[in-house]
Amino acid sequence: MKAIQLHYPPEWAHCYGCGYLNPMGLHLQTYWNRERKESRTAFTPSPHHTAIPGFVYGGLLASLVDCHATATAAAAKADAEGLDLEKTPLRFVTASLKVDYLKPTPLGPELVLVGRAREVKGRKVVVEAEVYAGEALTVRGEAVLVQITEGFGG
Ligand SMILES: CCCCCCCCCC(=O)SCCNC(=O)CCNC(=O)[C@H](O)C(C)(C)COP(=O)(O)OP(=O)(O)OC[C@H]1O[C@@H](n2cnc3c(N)ncnc32)[C@H](O)[C@@H]1OP(=O)(O)O
Repeated sequence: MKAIQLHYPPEWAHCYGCGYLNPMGLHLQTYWNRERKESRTAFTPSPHHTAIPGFVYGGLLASLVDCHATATAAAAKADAEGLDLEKTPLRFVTASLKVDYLKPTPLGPELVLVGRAREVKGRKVVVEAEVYAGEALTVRGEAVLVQITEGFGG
């Protein structure tokens, strides 16, 4: 299965969190499960992602939620409308991002993010995401993603 971010054409692939063309980026790769209507990604923070020794920096966790939500929005919208992202890449940007840090996230283990679309309406998708360190749910996020059809920031 191909990661959702790998469907982005090159001009959209420079994002710090998930762009495959950003050499300094996190290169997050999100996968969509059509049966479960759920997205997943995994990321293992490095020692320089420290907040307090032994624990992951919250800004990194927000970045993971952000880019996982963006890709989840594209997949959920494509799924809802029967589109093939290979032929019709969809471009979503973050309008709003809320992150709840439920407990400290240990630095070391691989983190798994799970995403679901709570609402797909017009150009807007609302995504809920959870971050797990092993069995522990440490972060819950919610993002509003808006599809842009032309240039960004114009
Ligand atoms: C680029 C593709 C490759 C992947 C890149 C991954 C990116 C990773 C995530 C990012 O870091 S993106 C960078 C950070 N985000 C930005 O800089 C976005 C800056 N904001 C904008 O450009 C505009 O505000 C935006 C495109 C998000 C919305 O402006 P529009 O004029 O297109 O939206 P509009 O006002 O028509 O609203 C569309 C819907 O979104 C809703 N909406 C807009 N802004 C909202 C907001 N802030 N909070 C909640 N909902 C919001 C709005 O209510 C409405 O919902 P309804 O249809 O239900 O009425």
